[in-house]
Amino acid sequence: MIKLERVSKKYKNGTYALQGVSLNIKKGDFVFFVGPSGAGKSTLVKLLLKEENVTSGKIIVDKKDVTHIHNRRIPFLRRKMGVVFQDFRLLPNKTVYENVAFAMEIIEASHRDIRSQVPMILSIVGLSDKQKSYPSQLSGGEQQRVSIARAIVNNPPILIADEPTGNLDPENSWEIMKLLKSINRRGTTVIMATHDKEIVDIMKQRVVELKKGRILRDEEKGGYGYEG
Ligand SMILES: Nc1ncnc2c1ncn2[C@@H]1O[C@H](COP(=O)(O)OP(=O)(O)OP(=O)(O)O)[C@@H](O)[C@H]1O
Repeated sequence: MIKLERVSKKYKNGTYALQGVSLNIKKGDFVFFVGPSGAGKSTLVKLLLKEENVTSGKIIVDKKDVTHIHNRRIPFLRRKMGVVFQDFRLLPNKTVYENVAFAMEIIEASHRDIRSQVPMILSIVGLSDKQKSYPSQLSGGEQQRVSIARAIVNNPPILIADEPTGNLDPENSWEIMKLLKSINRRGTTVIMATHDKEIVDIMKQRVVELKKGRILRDEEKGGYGYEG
């Protein structure tokens, strides 16, 4: 599903955020990216989303080489990837329903599809009774569930979550993890960058540990593996 071949990323100021990273993520995998601050996790996520370009190496998504695709092709690549961030990034002036519907409007889905799909997804994330609420009226855990609903409403094969539990208490974090795992069980490939040791240790999924821009470890059913 996603293949990285000797990917390096050097930022304009000379920082090497990634060096020679090779990785193969198969359809249906659940992968944690872990590592200390500055290890390169967010950079890896940005390269996958084409928010940044590689300095060298190759990125293949869904059998297509996307390393040097043209800017106008990027929206099509992003349709394959739902994204969830630590800070939710919901539109404050739109209701829960409208936030999720907006993701479908962008890809020009029909009104009919929107009217059937949005309530269905909101029921999957357990927010059927909050459709008319605004983000400011929701708890952090609920806001994150809206952002997950938005990320999966167009059925992307890949879901990328960058520190999705970073702003949540343990109880809400576990609700989010249950949701991500259930989405993964339905066949979606899930990639999650995290600092949450307890979650990684308990979930026992594949763990890719980065340090100073290199892969230190890639372990099936791994644990967090380092302190800090
Ligand atoms: N836009 C940028 N310009 C220059 N250097 C950057 C930029 N973004 C990140 N870096 C540097 O690249 C390295 C990797 O950063 P990155 O944000 O990918 O790490 P991270 O593992 O996600 O860290 P954290 O856990 O703190 O989010 C760091 O040394 C960082 O300072």
